[in-house]
Parts: sequence; structure tokens; C-alpha cells
Amino acid sequence: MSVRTRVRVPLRFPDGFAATAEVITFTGLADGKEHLALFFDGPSEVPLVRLHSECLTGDVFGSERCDCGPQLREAVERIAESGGYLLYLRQEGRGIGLYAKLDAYALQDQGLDTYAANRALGHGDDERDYTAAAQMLADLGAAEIDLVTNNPDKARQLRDHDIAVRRVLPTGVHATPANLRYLQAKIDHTRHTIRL
Ligand SMILES: Nc1nc2c(ncn2[C@@H]2O[C@H](COP(=O)(O)OP(=O)(O)OP(=O)(O)O)[C@@H](O)[C@H]2O)c(=O)[nH]1
Ligand SMILES: [Zn+2]
Repeated sequence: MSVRTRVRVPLRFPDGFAATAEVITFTGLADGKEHLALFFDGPSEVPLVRLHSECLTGDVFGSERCDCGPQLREAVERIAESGGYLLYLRQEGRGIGLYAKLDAYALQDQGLDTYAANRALGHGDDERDYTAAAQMLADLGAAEIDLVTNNPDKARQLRDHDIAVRRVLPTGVHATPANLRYLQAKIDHTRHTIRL
């Protein structure tokens, strides 16, 4: 695999926060998907990295059922300050896809938690594979990183692919009445390091 294009994109969020990203595309990634890396120049010697899984409802429409929108906004600001990469991974719905995630929401409205709803639809709890993310980092020369996450699976999978994760830094907690059950389920099921 290799880097395909690097293009400068000035970003401005609805709250006015602005930063300039270099948006990077790739050829030959393991799963054949159109994942993006956003590079922000900054002082850190070891790049700060966030693996953000696509969430159309949260990232674009501001859904309060999850914390993805605020997490994305937080990650861009932190990485723009220190320097590093935001990998925007096309793994909607923890890898099950957008329609299946919305089906799972409908089941959650009947009382199932996020993981039980996935299973009722014949999916795994979390179907995300970070092989392509590791390939992207290797391609970018980021063999050693600091990773922003509460999800232990991300660091574990990257290390399995020979990315040296020097430090794991927690994300902020973006709790709302609408996403509280969703956050609690992450703590209960996947040992996310979130303190509510
Ligand atoms: N299947 C399913 N996916 C969801 C649900 N809510 C959010 N997602 C997806 O979950 C992904 C975000 O992952 P999270 O579990 O919030 O967080 P994480 O990335 O694993 O962990 P952190 O790095 O700590 O934020 C996105 O792809 C969302 O679309 C849900 O109820 N069901
Ligand atoms: Zn979300």
C-alpha cells in the first residue's frame, strides 16, 4: 500500500474552531475501503493519533445517542495542538454498517443494550478490524505513536501490527441524558476506561 494524495484542507467547526489539515488518501489498504488520514502539523516528536470510526448520525447530524461528534471535535483540537494524525475509518456502526446500526437503534428502543442489539441482528459486539489503520500509520512513517482512546482493543490491535503505542491517553467524557446507557454499556462490556 502507499500514499495516493495529500491535499491541504482548512477546517472550521460550527463553534468557530479552525485548523488546517492535510487530508491523505491511500491505495492498497487491506480492506479496500476509502479511509482517510488527516495530518496536523505540530511540535510533538511522537505523533498524537486518534482512530475515529465513522458515525454518520453523530459526526454529521449531531446525534445525541452517542458521543462521536464531540469526540471527533475534541480529537481534532488536541491533535492540531500537538501534531499528529486523525484516522477517519469507514467502519460505521462498529463495522456493521449504517442501516444495521439504525436497526440496532430500533432494538435498543425496545430495551436491548447496544451489544445485545448487535447480536440480535446476527452481528458481533464489535466487528472493527484495525489492520488498515496500522497500514496507514506505517505508510505515514508513524511507527511510534501516542493514542487517544478509552477502548483497549484499539491499542491491542495496533500493537499486534507492530505499531508501538507509547502512551494511551483517555478521551474526554461527553455524557448527555440521551447517550448515558450507551456509555455505560461500553464500560460494562468492553472495559472502556470511561469514568462517568
Ligand atoms: N452497532 C452500533 N454501533 C454504534 C452504536 N453507537 C455508536 N456506534 C458506532 O460506534 C463507533 C464509535 O465507537 P465507540 O464505541 O463510540 O468508541 P470507540 O471508538 O470504540 O472507543 P474510544 O476510542 O474510546 O472512543 C462508530 O462507528 C459508531 O457508528 C450502536 O448503538 N450500535
Ligand atoms: Zn456515534
